[in-house]
Amino acid sequence: MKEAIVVKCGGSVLARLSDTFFSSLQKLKAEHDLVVVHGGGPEIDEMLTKLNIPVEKKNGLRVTTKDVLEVVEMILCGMVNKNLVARFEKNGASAVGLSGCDGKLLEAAALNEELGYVGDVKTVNVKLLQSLLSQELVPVVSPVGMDTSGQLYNINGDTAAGAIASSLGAKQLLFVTDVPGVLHNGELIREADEELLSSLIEEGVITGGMIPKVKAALASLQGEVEQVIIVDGLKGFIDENGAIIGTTVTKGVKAG
Ligand SMILES: Nc1ncnc2c1ncn2[C@@H]1O[C@H](COP(=O)(O)OP(=O)(O)O)[C@@H](O)[C@H]1O
Ligand SMILES: CC(=O)N[C@@H](CCC(=O)OP(=O)(O)O)C(=O)O
Repeated sequence: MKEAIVVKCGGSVLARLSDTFFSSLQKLKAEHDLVVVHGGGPEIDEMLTKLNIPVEKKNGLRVTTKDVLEVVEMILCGMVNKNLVARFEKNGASAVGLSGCDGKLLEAAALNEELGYVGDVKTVNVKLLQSLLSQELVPVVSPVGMDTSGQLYNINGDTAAGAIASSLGAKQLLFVTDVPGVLHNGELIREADEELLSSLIEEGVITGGMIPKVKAALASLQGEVEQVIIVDGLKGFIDENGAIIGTTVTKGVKAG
């Protein structure tokens, strides 16, 4: 087996992923086993609004009632997952779309009562992923998990990607979003560390959806993951020398 890389594609960019982005992924796939996890927050918001169901979030996490959970399931496991599988096929990679409920891929438990059916990942079925990877297939995972009683949970995509990367023993985790990485005064920060990122959150430079992403990045570096890179899905993210362009956080490496 090749070394695994987990790639999380954010909902902010899913509908706008460029062909050059997929070319960059194909370059990675030549040398690594790719596991893709997707979000779909904006797509869920849109459907909830159409259905007149209130959109409520606490610290970046969606308050998930029974009605909201049904919409999350429909959008993440259905539309978003299948559209992404189709984009992979169109770009020359065979992909298998599955949710965390399939084959106990993501065994989940409630995170806290306040958020309703929001889950945290307890275990990852690594063998299932490995069996797909051994057939040169790209697993495309929607972050909906299940507990042992069959109750479904809505899991934040960044959290699910971090848990999968840690369980698989992936050295690298990529967060694909709609900006080139962490920006400060419009400039891309190429190398960052925990101290820098924490102070940028405190100063209000890092806000909104970038906060859970940065936190998930730092949390995954506590485990086996050695490098997290935040990259742009609107463009290619590999330069002419084969280096990944974005904001890189490397375990044990001080920025600057
Ligand atoms: N300092 C920052 N640098 C870059 N993006 C930031 C920063 N602070 C906040 N953001 C916002 O974070 C967004 C990405 O988070 P989010 O929309 O949740 O992404 P995704 O859906 O891809 O997971 C960017 O579009 C940007 O508006
Ligand atoms: C618990 C929770 O908040 N789950 C997220 C799952 C989708 C997601 O993570 O989407 P992005 O990657 O596009 O943000 C949600 O319901 O929006």
